[in-house]
Amino acid sequence: MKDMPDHPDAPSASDAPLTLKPEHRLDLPPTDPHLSAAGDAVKRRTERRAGGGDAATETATAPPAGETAEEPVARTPGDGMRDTAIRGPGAITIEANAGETIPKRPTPPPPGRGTGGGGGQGPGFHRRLGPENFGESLRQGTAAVRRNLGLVMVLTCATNLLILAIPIYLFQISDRVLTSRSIDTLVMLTMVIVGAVLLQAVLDAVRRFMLMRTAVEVAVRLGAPVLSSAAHASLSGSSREYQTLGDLQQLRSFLVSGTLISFLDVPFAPLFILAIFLVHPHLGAIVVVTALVLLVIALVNQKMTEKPFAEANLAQSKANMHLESMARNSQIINAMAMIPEAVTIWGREVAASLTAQVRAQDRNIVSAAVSRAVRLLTQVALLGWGAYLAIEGEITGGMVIAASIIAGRALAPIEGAIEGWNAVILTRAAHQRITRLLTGSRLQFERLRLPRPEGRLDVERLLYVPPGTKQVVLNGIGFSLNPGDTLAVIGNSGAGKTTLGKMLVGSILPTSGSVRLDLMDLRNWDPRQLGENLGYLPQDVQLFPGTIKENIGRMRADATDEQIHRAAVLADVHEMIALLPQGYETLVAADGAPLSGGQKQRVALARAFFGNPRLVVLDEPNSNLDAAGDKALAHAIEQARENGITVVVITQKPALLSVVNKIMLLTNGTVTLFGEREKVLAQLSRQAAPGPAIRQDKGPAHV
Ligand SMILES: Nc1ncnc2c1ncn2[C@@H]1O[C@H](COP(=O)(O)OP(=O)(O)OP(=O)(O)O)[C@@H](O)[C@H]1O
Repeated sequence: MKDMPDHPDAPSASDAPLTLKPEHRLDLPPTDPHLSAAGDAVKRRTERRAGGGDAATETATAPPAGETAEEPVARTPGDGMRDTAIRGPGAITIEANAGETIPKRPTPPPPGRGTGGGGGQGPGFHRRLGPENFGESLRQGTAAVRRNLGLVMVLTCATNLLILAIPIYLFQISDRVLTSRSIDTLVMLTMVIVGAVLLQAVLDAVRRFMLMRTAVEVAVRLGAPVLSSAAHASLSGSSREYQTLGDLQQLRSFLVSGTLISFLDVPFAPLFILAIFLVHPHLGAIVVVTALVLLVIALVNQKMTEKPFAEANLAQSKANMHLESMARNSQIINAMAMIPEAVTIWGREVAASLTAQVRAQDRNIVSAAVSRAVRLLTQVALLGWGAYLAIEGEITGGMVIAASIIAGRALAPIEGAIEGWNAVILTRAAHQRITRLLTGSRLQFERLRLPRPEGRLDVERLLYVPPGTKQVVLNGIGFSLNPGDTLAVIGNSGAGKTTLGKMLVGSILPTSGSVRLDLMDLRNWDPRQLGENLGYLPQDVQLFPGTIKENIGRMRADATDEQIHRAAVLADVHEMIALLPQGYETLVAADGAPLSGGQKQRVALARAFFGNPRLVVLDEPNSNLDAAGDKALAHAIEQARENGITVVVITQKPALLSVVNKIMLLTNGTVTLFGEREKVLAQLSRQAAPGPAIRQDKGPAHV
C-alpha cells in the first residue's frame, strides 16, 4: 500500500481549489430515491437539525460558511442544491441543478459473468480476475528472457566475428598491400572492412536495444506477480516480502549492464585464442596462460569477496528497513526527540554495510588491478616474443600487431567479468529470492462463483499458534452468528480479540479449525468475491493516499458515486464528510492528513461498509471517536443490523454493548462467555465483584 501511487488528479496544496473539475466531484443523488430506510433516517435527522426542506440536501453537498476553497460560492437559502454554484478562477463552473448538469463519472465497466457477485447495488460488482499462477508467470518470464538472450547471443556471435575485421585489415595491409603496392587491393579491402565495422556497430547497438527491452519485459511480466505474491506472502510473514520488488530492479539493472555484455562475450574468447594460435602457437600459448591466470584471479576474487559483499548487502537491507520505519514513525520520532537514536541505529547498519563493502571492494580492486597488469604484460609479451619470431622470420610484423589486437579482445571480457563479479552475486541472490517468492506462492486459482452470501458465520474449533512460536493465542474458539447478528467481542488486553478479528476476515489463517461464511470455509471462497462481501476496520487505521471517495470506494475504478455515498450513509459519516471544505474530494495523504484520528477512523468505517458487505468486522472502531462519533458508530451498527449485515465489533468500551444483540467474552484465547446480550451482561454483573472483564477506565462500570 505504501507503494500506491499518488492520485494522478491530485492537485497541489496551492492549486487544489483551482483545478477541481466537474467530473472529479462525487455525484450525489439530489433526492436519493435508492437510499435505504437507514439512509432516510439520517436525512430525517439532518432535516430536523437544519430546519427541514431542501436544507437537508444542502448539508450534504454545500461547503460550510467561511469556506475559502472556491472563490465565489453562490448559495441561495431555501433553494439548496438547485442553485449551488461553485466557480473556480479557471472559469470552471459546476452547476448543481438537481444533479442533471453535473457530468457523470465514467460509467463502470461492464459486469463480469453471472450475477452472484459481491456487494453493491449494481449487478456483477464482482469481476473475475482469472487464476493467478505466479509460478507460471515466472516460467513465462524466464522463457521470454531465455528467448531474447538466445537472439542476443546470435548477434553477439556476429559482432565478435566482425571484430576480427580490424586485425585482419591490419594484417592484410602490412603483409599484402605494402608488399604488392596495389592501390586497388587497398581500396577493395578498405571498403569491405568499413562495411564490416559499420555492420558490427549496428549489430552491437541492436543487441543492446534487445537487452534493454528484455529488462523492460522482465519488469512488465514479473512486476505484478511479484507484488501480488509479496502481498499474499506478507499475510503469513512480514512486510519483508515487498522488498522483492527491489530485487526485480536489480535484475533489470543487470540485464542492461556492461557486466552482462562481458559475460556474453566470454564464450567467444576461445575463438580469438584459436586465431592467435593460427598466427603462431607460441603466441597462442601466451594468451592461454594469461586466460588461465585471469580465471584463477576471478575465482580467488569470488572467494575473497563473496562473504563481505553478502554482509554488506544484509546490513544495507537492515538499514533500509530502519529507514522505512523512520519514515513511517516520523511524527513519533520528532515529538519525542528520538532523531539522534534513530539516526544512530541507521548509522550503525550503514557503517556495517560500508565497512563490509570497503573490505570487499578493496579485494575487488586488487584483483582488478592484478588482472589488468597481467593483461598488459601479456600484450608486452606478445609484442616482444612476436618481434623475436618476426626477426627469426617465422611470422610477419603485421601478424604480430594483429595477434596483439586479437589478444586484447579475447582477454577484455574476462577482465570485465571479474570487475562485475559483485553485480553477478547480487543478481543471483535477487533472482533466487524472486524465484522463491513466486514458486512458493499458493496457486490463486479460479474458484466456483457462489451466490451472494447472506452473512451466516460459523467458527469451529479455532486454534492459532503464530508461525515460529509455541504460544497458543486462540484455543478452541467456536460460535455461530446469523445474518444481521451483531456481536461484541470483549476481553482483556492480549486476550486474542484482534487475532480473532483478523481470522474472521481471512487476513490470517488458523493453525486448525475453520471460519465459514454461509457454510463455505473462507479459504474456499473466490478471494475477490469474498473480499467484496467483507468489511474490515483494523485497529491501526491506514488510509491510502487519494481522495476520501477513492478511499471509501476501496480504490476501485468501477466504484460508483452511489455506492460510495451509500457506504458513507450506512456508516453514518456522510455528514462529517460533507462538512469538510472539499467534501468527498478531500485529498488524504499517506499519514491521513488533513483528517483527524477520529475522522480517519470514520472514513475507514465507511470503507468497511462499501459495497454493502455481508460481514463486517470492526476492531476497536471507537478508539479515537468523540461522543458524536460514538453515537454515529452506534447508529451505523444499528443500520447494519437493519440491512441484515452481520457485524462483529471488538471493543474495550462498554458503550457499544447497548447496540449489539450478542456478546462474547474472550479470556486468554478461549471463549468464557457467549450468548444473547442480556444473558451475558447478567452473568458478567454476577461475576463483576472482583473485577469486570472489560476496562473500567474507558466507560461506566455497569457491566
Ligand atoms: N504473530 C504473532 N506472534 C506472536 N504472538 C502473537 C502474534 N499475534 C498475536 N500474538 C499474541 O497473541 C496475544 C493476543 O494478541 P491480540 O492482539 O489478539 O490481543 P487483543 O485481545 O486484541 O489485545 P488488545 O485489546 O490489547 O488489542 C498477545 O499476547 C500477542 O502477543
